[in-house]
Formats: sequence, C-alpha cells, structure tokens
Amino acid sequence: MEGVVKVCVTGAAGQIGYSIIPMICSGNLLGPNTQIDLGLLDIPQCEEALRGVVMEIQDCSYPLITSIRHGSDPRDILRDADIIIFLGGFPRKAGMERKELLQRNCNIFKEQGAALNEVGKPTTLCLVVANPANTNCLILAHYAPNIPRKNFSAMTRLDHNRSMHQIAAKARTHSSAVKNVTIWGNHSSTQYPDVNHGTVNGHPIKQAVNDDAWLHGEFITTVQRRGAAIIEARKLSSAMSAAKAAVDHIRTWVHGTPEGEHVSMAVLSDGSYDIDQGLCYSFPVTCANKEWHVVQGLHIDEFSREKMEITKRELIEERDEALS
Ligand SMILES: NC(=O)c1ccc[n+]([C@@H]2O[C@H](COP(=O)([O-])OP(=O)(O)OC[C@H]3O[C@@H](n4cnc5c(N)ncnc54)[C@H](O)[C@@H]3O)[C@@H](O)[C@H]2O)c1
Ligand SMILES: O=C(O)C[C@H](O)C(=O)O
Repeated sequence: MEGVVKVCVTGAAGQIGYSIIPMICSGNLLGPNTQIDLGLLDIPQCEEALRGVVMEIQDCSYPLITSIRHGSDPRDILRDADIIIFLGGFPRKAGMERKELLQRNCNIFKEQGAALNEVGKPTTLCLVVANPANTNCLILAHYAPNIPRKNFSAMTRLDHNRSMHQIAAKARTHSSAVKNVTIWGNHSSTQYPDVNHGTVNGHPIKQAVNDDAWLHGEFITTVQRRGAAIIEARKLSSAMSAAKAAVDHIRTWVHGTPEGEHVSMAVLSDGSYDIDQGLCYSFPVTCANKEWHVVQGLHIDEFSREKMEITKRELIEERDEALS
C-alpha cells in the first residue's frame, strides 16, 4: 500500500484493541515502512477510556504513526478508511454460544454498515472480528451496498492458527511446519477444521499424525471449543491470540500468500463447494494484489461434506434470523 494508510479499529477501548494497537503501530500489520493514520472508534461511554489509550499511543512515540483520530461517530472515524478492523461489540461470557450475541451485535453492524456505505471507498478492506463474526460481516455488507462484496471478510484465522498448533503439538514439531489446514464455515462450535489437504514438514498431515481417530474426534472438538475453554480459564474471551490472528489476516490479504499455501478467511460465498452465494462462510483462500481467491478443486470426502453442511445450515439460520 502506498503513502499513508488509514487504518481504523472499532471497539478500540476493549481488550482486543489493547493488544492489537501496539502490533499495528509497530509495523506488524503493514510492514516496517508503511506510515499509518490511525482511527479509533468506541461508544460514547468509553470515550474517556479511549482518550487514555490515545495518550498511551502518543507516549510510545511510534515512528510509523502520522496521526490519531478517535471518537464515537462512525461517519467521522471510518471516512475514507483503507482498512477497518471491526472489534466493537459485546463478547460472550462463560456458558454462552457466540450466536446468542446475534441480536445485540447485529444492530451495531447494521448501523456501521450504513455509515460505511456513506463514507467508505471502493477499496476499503473490512475485517469483522466481533461475534457472531460471519453473520455480523454479512449484515455489514448488506447495509453497505456501495462497497464491493470482495472487500468484506470475517475472521477464522484464529481457528486456523489454533488448528496449526494442535497438529504441531501432536506431531511433535513447530506450528511453522504445518501448512494448508482449512477452516470451513462458521466461527462457532460447528466450524469444521479440515486437515485433508494439509502437510507437516511436507508430508500429509494424516500420515504425520498417524491417528485418524484423533483427527476425526478430539482434534476437531478441541478447535471448535477452544474459545470457550479460554473464557472458562480467563473469565474473559481470547484477546492476545485474536489480535495476532487479525494482524495475520490483514497482512496476508494485503501482502499475499506464499506460492502453494492457503489460509482460511470467511468471505461472501461465490457458490464454490456448493455453499449458497452470499453466505459469509470460511473457505481456503489464496491472496494476491489485495484480493482473495477460493482454492478450487479440493477433493471433499463424505465425512467432510457432512461437516461442511452442518456449519452451512447454522449460518443460513443465523442469516435468516439476522435479516428478519
Ligand atoms: N472472530 C474471532 O476469532 C474472535 C476472537 C476473540 C473475540 N472475538 C469477539 O471480538 C469482540 C471484541 O472482543 P473484546 O474482548 O475486545 O471485547 P471488549 O468488551 O473488551 O471490547 C469491545 C469494545 O467494543 C466497544 N463497542 C461496543 N459497541 C460498540 C459500537 N457500537 N461501536 C464501537 N465500539 C463498540 C465496547 O465499548 C468495548 O470497548 C467480541 O464480540 C468478541 O466475542 C472474536
Ligand atoms: O469464543 C469466543 O467467544 C471468543 C472468540 O470468538 C474465540 O474464539 O476465542
């Protein structure tokens, strides 16, 4: 990206905000040479806390930050943004499913979609992190018809990274040796982490792990329930790992995927793999020139198809509830 890049964060006074802002400002998001105009949005009740965060950013004296704007008016803060990371919303508490946040958080995305439609650009890239992330993203896109559909995505990179760690630990190697796992579907307990196309140190994951029962059982449920396990332990939802995953997501989108590798992004379906067009579903994607492309032609076995359908059905239900 050229010149000063306008990066906005919503829910910036929250806990993911506090983890991600230092990463953005240090150059982890866009590289060590890209200057950033930072826009921070939160609700009026949190403006004082946000003012404190701004004072801290100033006191860090980051060389890459050219200016900081903050406030509670999305039309003001999101105007002409190049990249927006949507964290603003309520996190779930212990015992809740993410979709229980649907009504509360969807209204936020309806409002912010309308604002984005007025003040966004045809090149504004949007990443939705706030839960239920896929359906919030669908709502955001629905209310921002002026912005190209390709510019909307929701975060399943955290689930992707979690899968890499689980496989690496089982195969007694480092997660950097694990490539091409895939998260299909919803960022929820129905998501399907699929290892059929992945490798560990260049060998198929199935061969490297050599435990199909674990891959078909405990591995999948551990990834599906990891968010809940963290809430149970921390009494707060994941923040450090969520911030890292959001940075990974944007960096890959902007700078591209290495040859032969894919990542997972929830995007508005183009109908690939028989997923209804327009549903915000997580796919294996490659990225180049700030565009994602769904990896085509992967063989889907019966086990996978069944899991992909379950999470698809949940997303259809969420979409219908949200739009009604
Ligand atoms: N997709 C993922 O993998 C993933 C991972 C972790 C957390 N999350 C979700 O991210 C969201 C943020 O998590 P957190 O831990 O930072 O929560 P948090 O409660 O610490 O912070 C959320 C912030 O959003 C603000 N906010 C609320 N409504 C807003 C609005 N209309 N406009 C702007 N800001 C608004 C709140 O005031 C608060 O400061 C939650 O919905 C959480 O469930 C998603
Ligand atoms: O699980 C949650 O509610 C928070 C987040 O989505 C996560 O996966 O850690």
